[in-house]
Amino acid sequence: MIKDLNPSSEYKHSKSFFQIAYSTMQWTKTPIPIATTNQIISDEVRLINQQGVVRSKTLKSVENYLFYETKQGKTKWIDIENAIIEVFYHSKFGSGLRLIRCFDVVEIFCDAKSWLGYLKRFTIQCEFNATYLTKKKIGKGQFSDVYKCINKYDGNEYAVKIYNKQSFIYETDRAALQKRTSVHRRLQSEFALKFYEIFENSEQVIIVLELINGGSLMDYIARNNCFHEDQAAKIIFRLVKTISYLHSKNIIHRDLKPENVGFRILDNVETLFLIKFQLADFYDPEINYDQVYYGAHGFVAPEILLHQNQDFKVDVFSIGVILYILMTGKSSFDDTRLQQNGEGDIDFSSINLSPLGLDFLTGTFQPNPEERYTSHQCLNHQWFIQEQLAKLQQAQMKKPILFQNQQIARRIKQSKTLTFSTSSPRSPLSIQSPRYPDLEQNQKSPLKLTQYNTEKSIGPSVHNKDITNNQEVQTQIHDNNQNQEYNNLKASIYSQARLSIKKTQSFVIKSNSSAKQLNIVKSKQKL
Ligand SMILES: Nc1ncnc2c1ncn2[C@@H]1O[C@H](COP(=O)(O)OP(=O)(O)OP(=O)(O)O)[C@@H](O)[C@H]1O
Repeated sequence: MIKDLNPSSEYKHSKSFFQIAYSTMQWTKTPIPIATTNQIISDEVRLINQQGVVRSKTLKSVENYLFYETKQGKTKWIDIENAIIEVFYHSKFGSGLRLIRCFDVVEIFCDAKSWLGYLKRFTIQCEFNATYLTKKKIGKGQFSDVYKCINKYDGNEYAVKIYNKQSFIYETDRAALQKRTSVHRRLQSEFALKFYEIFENSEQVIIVLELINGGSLMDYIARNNCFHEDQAAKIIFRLVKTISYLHSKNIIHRDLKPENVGFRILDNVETLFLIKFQLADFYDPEINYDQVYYGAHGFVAPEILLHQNQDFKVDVFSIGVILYILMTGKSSFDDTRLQQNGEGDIDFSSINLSPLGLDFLTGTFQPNPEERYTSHQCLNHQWFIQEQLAKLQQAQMKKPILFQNQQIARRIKQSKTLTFSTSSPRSPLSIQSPRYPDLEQNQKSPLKLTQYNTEKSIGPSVHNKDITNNQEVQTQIHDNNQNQEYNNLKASIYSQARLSIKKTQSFVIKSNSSAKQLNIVKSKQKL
């Protein structure tokens, strides 16, 4: 059903479905268009220049940018978003990654498996069948057929959306898919459906996503109909957190409604997350959005219907609509009151909320966006005092274990650059991160920085002898469930190290956005 391509032959001098126009991918010295202080991946690699000369470089990556410093101290970078990517092997230089965009090809000899694991979110691969087995159909979208699939290497289930290129008749539809992909691949958090990778062949575009197992908020509302105020506050608090996360990434959702919100675990409010980003966009204050008409009537903010300028606060209004539904079992602008949506005229008579709850609701429902709460104000609203206290208590309980040593805590806060670890991104920690086939057995790269031996030495199945052999253990956590994963890993390392270490050891637990260091001190008596 799904045809794979041979990228180096079939994609040379052509462009991916995700590229609207032909564009170049050449190393440039102009200022790099992204802050390079956070979330950097860094590794020693070899690059080939246009004359075919191989040079050693410290290659770094932030999101879709690869960059390195020249001998003159200048930064050279390329944008690899939507480039075709393939792993190849060179008899002299070992494993490498080839990036192809139109007429440009960039080859990098590196720890290909690790780099591919990081770059796959931003690039396009061609061999879906090598990694996944497609199972039963689970849905049909406007443009896509949705299947369950299994990753052959980690055995986990994923959802795969298959788009037939032919069904995109209008350029605007293709641009819309490109935009939402661009937004979604940048969201790496517990608050958003996980976006794993994209494949493309001559007929199809294939997007691998997290499988939604817990249904949608719409199903949840339908099952419960009406909610108590404390239940509603829990749901809304989590929703506010998801939207605050989006806004912190400079993204507006613009289509917040119960069917676009899901649960990782059925009915578990703590696992609520955003599952669709059809109308989401990067917010640009320079743009006047008054002609942009988006969203579902009955959920959108009045300024959208009135063709006035809009910003992040359109999402806050939609949170108000969802709260109204939770408390009354009906929309604030149902069929009989749809007209009132434009005026933001709410009927509060059937709402039964405490004064704080009512204050929150009226603050989100302000027709004038200037007077409406921001998502940040929502997050800090007194109505959520219970939820905020609960989080604070959890954090305090964890604190003594997390940071016994204040110096370590300071160092961890300062640490920003992430280097590739000896363990691959498909470490046992990233159980939801699809695995990749190992490179051919005989492809032993002389350039491989390290062996993958520490991958086994972390996680629940850690062996004592592995830990004693390593002064420093590093891994990567692909999603932003960092604290949870960090705690699990830390507990595992602690329990193993207590039995085995001979002297003080340092462990670095890394994620996409932070690195946390954990020192385990072997006391003279016992740990
Ligand atoms: N990640 C997923 N996990 C489980 N089921 C999914 C997932 N994504 C989609 N589905 C199923 O497929 C159906 C259609 O998908 P979706 O609603 O995203 O399509 P759409 O909004 O019309 O978008 P598209 O333009 O991508 O086709 C959904 O109603 C749902 O049943």
